[in-house]
Amino acid sequence: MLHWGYDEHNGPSHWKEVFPIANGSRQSPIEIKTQETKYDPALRPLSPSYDPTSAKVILNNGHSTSVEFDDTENKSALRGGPLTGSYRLRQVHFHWGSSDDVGSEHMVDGTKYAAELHVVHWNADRYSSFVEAAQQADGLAVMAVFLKGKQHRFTNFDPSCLLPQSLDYWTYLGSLTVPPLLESVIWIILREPISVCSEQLARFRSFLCTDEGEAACCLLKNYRPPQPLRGREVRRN
Ligand SMILES: Cc1cc(=S)c(O)co1
Ligand SMILES: [Zn+2]
Repeated sequence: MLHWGYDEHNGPSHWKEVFPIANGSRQSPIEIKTQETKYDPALRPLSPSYDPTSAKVILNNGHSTSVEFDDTENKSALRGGPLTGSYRLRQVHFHWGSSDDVGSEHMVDGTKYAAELHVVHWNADRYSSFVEAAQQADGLAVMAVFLKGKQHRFTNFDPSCLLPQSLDYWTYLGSLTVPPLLESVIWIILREPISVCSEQLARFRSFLCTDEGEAACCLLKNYRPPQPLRGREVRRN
């Protein structure tokens, strides 16, 4: 495949041709079967603390739309939850589908949400860069938030924070859901979704996955299907 994407010729079923770890033992996303999750009293509450001045740019990298943050100092980080130490905020991006009934990467009891927000952090206590951390088993922490399609208006939404009311979560060890699919992610999936309307989801689908000058083609979907659990445990707080 030329360059990985989400089309028939270069989508998730082809990624193993260039990234053999696609068939690894801690791949993401997964389907969460809530009845099989195990309560772990040792899990602490999540403690995100983000400084809005660390936001730098918003861009379309052809695979998603993402907001990149200045991670040269510890201004925005995630602590607590299943994590040891603090994980520094690197970027925020979304995964979505070609219609409102699909789009999330993780599934819960057979349900796909309309889209999924990923807040990506790296272990700056132990490693000196995101790229180095991304090669380590405890290098990254990605907080995932489900976006559910909503027909009617939604109220008291505080645009400055994209997190739901409850920070209750599931957690498991996995990987990036895009090539290079590195198995370096501690996944923290908030159990409560946030809401978006159909127009916002349609806006995602209008992003292009082609460069200027190329024939315009929309990034209609950018989610990887669930991968084998391979005996991994999914814990909840
Ligand atoms: C670093 C990174 C993580 C994920 S999950 C993604 O989709 C893209 O980049
Ligand atoms: Zn992602």
